[in-house]
Amino acid sequence: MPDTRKRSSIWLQFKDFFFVLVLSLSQFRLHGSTGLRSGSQANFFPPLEDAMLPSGSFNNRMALITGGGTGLGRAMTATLSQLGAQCIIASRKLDVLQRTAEEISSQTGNKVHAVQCDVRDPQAVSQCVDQIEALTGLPDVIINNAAGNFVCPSERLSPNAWKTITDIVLNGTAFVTLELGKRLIQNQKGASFLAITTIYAESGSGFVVPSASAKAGVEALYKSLAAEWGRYGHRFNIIQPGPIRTKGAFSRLDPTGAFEKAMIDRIPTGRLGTPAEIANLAAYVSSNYASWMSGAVIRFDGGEYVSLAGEFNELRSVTPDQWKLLEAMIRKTKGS
Ligand SMILES: CC/C=C\C/C=C\C/C=C\C/C=C\C=C\C(=O)SCCNC(=O)CCNC(=O)[C@H](O)C(C)(C)COP(=O)(O)OP(=O)(O)OC[C@H]1O[C@@H](n2cnc3c(N)ncnc32)[C@H](O)[C@@H]1OP(=O)(O)O
Ligand SMILES: NC(=O)C1=CN([C@@H]2O[C@H](COP(=O)(O)OP(=O)(O)OC[C@H]3O[C@@H](n4cnc5c(N)ncnc54)[C@H](OP(=O)(O)O)[C@@H]3O)[C@@H](O)[C@H]2O)C=CC1
Repeated sequence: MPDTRKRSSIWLQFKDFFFVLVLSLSQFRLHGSTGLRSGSQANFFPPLEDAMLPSGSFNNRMALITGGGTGLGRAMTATLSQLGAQCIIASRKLDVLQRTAEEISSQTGNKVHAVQCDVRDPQAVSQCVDQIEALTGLPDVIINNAAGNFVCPSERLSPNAWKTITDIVLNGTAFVTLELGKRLIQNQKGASFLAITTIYAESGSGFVVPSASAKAGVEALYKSLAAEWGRYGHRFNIIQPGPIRTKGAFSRLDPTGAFEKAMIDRIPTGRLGTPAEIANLAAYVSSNYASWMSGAVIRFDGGEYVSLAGEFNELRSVTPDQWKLLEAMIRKTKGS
């Protein structure tokens, strides 16, 4: 490599390193000043990792989990499988799916099938459902969990970046739901549909605008179908998770790790969620214990959403001594 290029490449690496350092230091400064040390309250809210429902709750039931090879989808598959379900996991990477399927099957003794499918392609979805019908018959439980996302200022998004995320999240969920829904209706078979969205589907969020728009669309789709397809025996529910560490999410949304502490600080329960916790909730919502639940939007975020929303919540950092002063000032005020 010529000297000038070598020097500019070293300079670029140094600039990257410096950027990460500044981000980390600014987080340190931000949190050094808060009254309550972040995370200490997490001791009150220990995550339970065991399957919550009685064993056998999903015996003789078939469950399809899109994006079931990794992260939260994998955890949901493990829990449903442990509870007796025969699972089918579907996404693009067959090798990842097969590895997960084998690992979970060998732990639970229940078969997990791996089916390759890009949910953006309606023909591929139709062929995937053909394959599922041949393997297990139509599923009783459908979890639309597959997603794509990355942080990016909106002015930097290309049309294809927008299309990629909205195709996976909104169109993918619609293609899977409509293909299965139509076949279930034809076969007069009931089912539970669950969509995994996110807390900012409700509020919107800068820097993840395609994801926010598509997840909001998914919520509209599921609430609408809850009203329309109850007559066919179909339930539709939504879980909005807050932050739960997975490689897929965190590597694309907080690639330097600089924002994690700020995120934990604003969560009233003082910690991230765990994959096993959301798997228990998803299992409950998809089970017959929740057969009266339809059209529900369940926020599962340790309190992060309300913490971000409340105008005065920053007052958590005011110390008891500072409160004495503030109270005295307020009490001294007479009239308006
Ligand atoms: C303050 C916040 C702090 C911390 C946050 C930390 C934790 C999380 C907290 C909450 C999470 C809340 C919600 C989470 C929602 C999620 O969905 S997380 C799940 C994330 N998982 C995935 O994304 C897995 C699948 N993803 C992928 O496969 C890829 O990332 C993909 C880009 C989505 C799709 O891959 P594909 O190969 O199909 O696409 P490409 O050809 O690579 O790209 C298509 C076009 O997009 C453009 N692109 C790609 N990456 C970027 C980027 N980083 N920035 C800008 N543009 C990008 C790419 O260039 C293509 O466009 P073109 O060049 O015009 O053709
Ligand atoms: N982790 C978190 O903090 C949060 C996650 N969520 C949601 O939870 C769900 C799971 O995310 P998480 O486990 O964290 O992340 P992952 O990246 O691990 O999961 C995303 C899954 O989607 C699959 N997928 C992506 N594109 C496609 C496609 N075109 N066709 C089929 N499958 C596809 C991926 O498999 P493959 O690459 O093989 O296709 C992967 O298994 C998502 O809906 C996400 O939006 C919501 C809020 C917070």
